[in-house]
Amino acid sequence: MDDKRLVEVSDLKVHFFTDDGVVKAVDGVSFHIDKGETLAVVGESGSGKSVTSLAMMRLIPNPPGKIVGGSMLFRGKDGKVKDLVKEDEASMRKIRGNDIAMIFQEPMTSLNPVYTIGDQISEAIVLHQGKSKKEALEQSAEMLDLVGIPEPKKRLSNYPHQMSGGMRQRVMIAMALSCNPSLLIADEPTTALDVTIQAQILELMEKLQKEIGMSILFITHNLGVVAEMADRVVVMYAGRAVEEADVTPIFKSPLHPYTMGLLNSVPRLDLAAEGKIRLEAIPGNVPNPLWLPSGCAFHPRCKYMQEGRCTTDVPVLEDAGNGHMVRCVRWSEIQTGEGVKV
Ligand SMILES: Nc1ncnc2c1ncn2[C@@H]1O[C@H](COP(=O)(O)OP(=O)(O)OP(=O)(O)O)[C@@H](O)[C@H]1O
Repeated sequence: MDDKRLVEVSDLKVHFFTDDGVVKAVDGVSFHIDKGETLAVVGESGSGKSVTSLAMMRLIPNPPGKIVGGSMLFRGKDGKVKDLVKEDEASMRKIRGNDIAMIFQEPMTSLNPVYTIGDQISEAIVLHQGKSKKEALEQSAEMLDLVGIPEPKKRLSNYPHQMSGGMRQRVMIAMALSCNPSLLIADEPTTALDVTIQAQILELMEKLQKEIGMSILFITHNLGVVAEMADRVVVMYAGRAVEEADVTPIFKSPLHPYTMGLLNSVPRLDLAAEGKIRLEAIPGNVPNPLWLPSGCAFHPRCKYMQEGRCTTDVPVLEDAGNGHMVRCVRWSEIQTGEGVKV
């Protein structure tokens, strides 16, 4: 693996074996994350974003879920590259918290209501860094200060319910960062917060990323957040990556009709001001994962769909130039407008 690379996921497959059949939640996803970089994974609900991030932490509930294929290379703090698919549970426990940390949408699901904030942050520090309780509490106060919580020493004795949603999310970030991870996985970390607090938390994450130099895997369905945070973007649909590129080409020259649809369904204030607003929801719904359409899974919702091609050929992810990857048999025709009737 390239020296600048922290993560290289290849052909990852995570399936759930349910009573109704096999749900191929992640079905051949590949991506990489360089050191210090933010990769955003976007897509509608059910596209497989969260399952991808849980797989990276090896937290897929088994049964019914299982990683059935692929590799997830990860460079540890010791410089050694490991395949997380093959690591045993004891080694994964060390990696979680030491190398990879995760924050979720709802901090209350990760914070324990019956322990103080100080107890919870310091416990992670004692466990992973082997420090004494006293040292760990001091470090916890420093972490709370770092994430912008006023009077951090006093706050150590608070319980989670004594804090606002935004404060709790800051505590989650403090806890996640207390062990100086090289990768932070953030799964919709600001969705439950109001817009002002959301902006503050994103700003905080960017600031901390610069200071600590970590990489971020950002899972979201919010394209505004992607534009703000990401260096590169993977767009997922029905368990597969359908487009991957740097953030600017994703917004300026998207190649996949699904990405175009996502972008068209976001309100843009600049266009609204010019009276050019044109909001178009993508028709239809994400397909039932047990009954994925033949060919390209997006074809029933796609305005460029062509019978006999899109309905039968499963497109491969191909390089459209400069590493801009797209999974659509018609992408170049759509670009040039050749033979395209809408
Ligand atoms: N424990 C499970 N058992 C069966 N199917 C599951 C399980 N967990 C997830 N899935 C399925 O995997 C697919 C992908 O789910 P995932 O949560 O990754 O989507 P997502 O893109 O993160 O959506 P959201 O934004 O709603 O979290 C869905 O079809 C979901 O039903």
